[in-house]
Amino acid sequence: MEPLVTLENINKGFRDGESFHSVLNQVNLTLYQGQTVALMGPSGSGKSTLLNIIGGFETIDSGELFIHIDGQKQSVTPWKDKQWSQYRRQYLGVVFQQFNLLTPLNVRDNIIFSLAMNGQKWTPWCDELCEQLDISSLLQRKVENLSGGQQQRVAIARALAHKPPLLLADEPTGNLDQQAGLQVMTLLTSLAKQANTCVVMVTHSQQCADFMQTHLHLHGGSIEHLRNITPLAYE
Ligand SMILES: Nc1ncnc2c1ncn2[C@@H]1O[C@H](COP(=O)(O)OP(=O)(O)OP(=O)(O)O)[C@@H](O)[C@H]1O
Repeated sequence: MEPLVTLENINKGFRDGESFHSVLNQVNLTLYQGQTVALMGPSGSGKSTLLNIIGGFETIDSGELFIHIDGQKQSVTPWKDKQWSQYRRQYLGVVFQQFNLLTPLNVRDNIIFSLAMNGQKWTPWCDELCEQLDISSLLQRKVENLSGGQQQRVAIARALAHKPPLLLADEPTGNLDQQAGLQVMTLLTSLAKQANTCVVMVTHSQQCADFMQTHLHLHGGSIEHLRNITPLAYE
């Protein structure tokens, strides 16, 4: 399995007035192509912070973050805005609890907009995505008129339309009822597998976590591997 992202001895904290609040303490982690990871832990343990660091949305205090590009392990330390935006465009899909869709646009244009950001056009994979997510009949509908479950399925289509190697999902089922949440998880994991996308998902739900091969628990600034089935062993 090819590595995608490596975190080595990452430390991160936040200043709060005079005091400093440490969140991540010497965190080491490698993410692999096609791996599915549930990131769990108590509220405030740093799950979103870790996700944001992997996405380059948050800086680190010390340690080193590496991205593996074409088999080369590259440190992001010298990266400027240009490299970061290139990485985000080509490498990343994101799905958040708040769907962050462009509400005045219709479903199709939301997906096209995201593809255009990545310099890509609509492909047969996009038709396949919409078909499997059961949103093909909604393509001309404005997203603001859709239900929560429908909007989350559009958000997944948008995030996977360019087949990113890495999908970051922060409580993607947090706004959905249990049935819609489980449906979204089933689709998300099935589609990620078809695209060989690594998924890192923050969740408080054990039921959602059970869809993922690897379970990580953040506690006291450290990561504990609760379940670690390698992608190959999972097949
Ligand atoms: N920009 C920021 N400035 C100051 N403190 C921050 C900032 N971002 C996060 N924190 C703090 O860092 C800690 C970890 O926050 P984070 O959002 O990563 O936790 P979490 O595990 O995702 O929590 P939850 O499960 O409640 O969403 C919290 O104490 C939070 O208050």
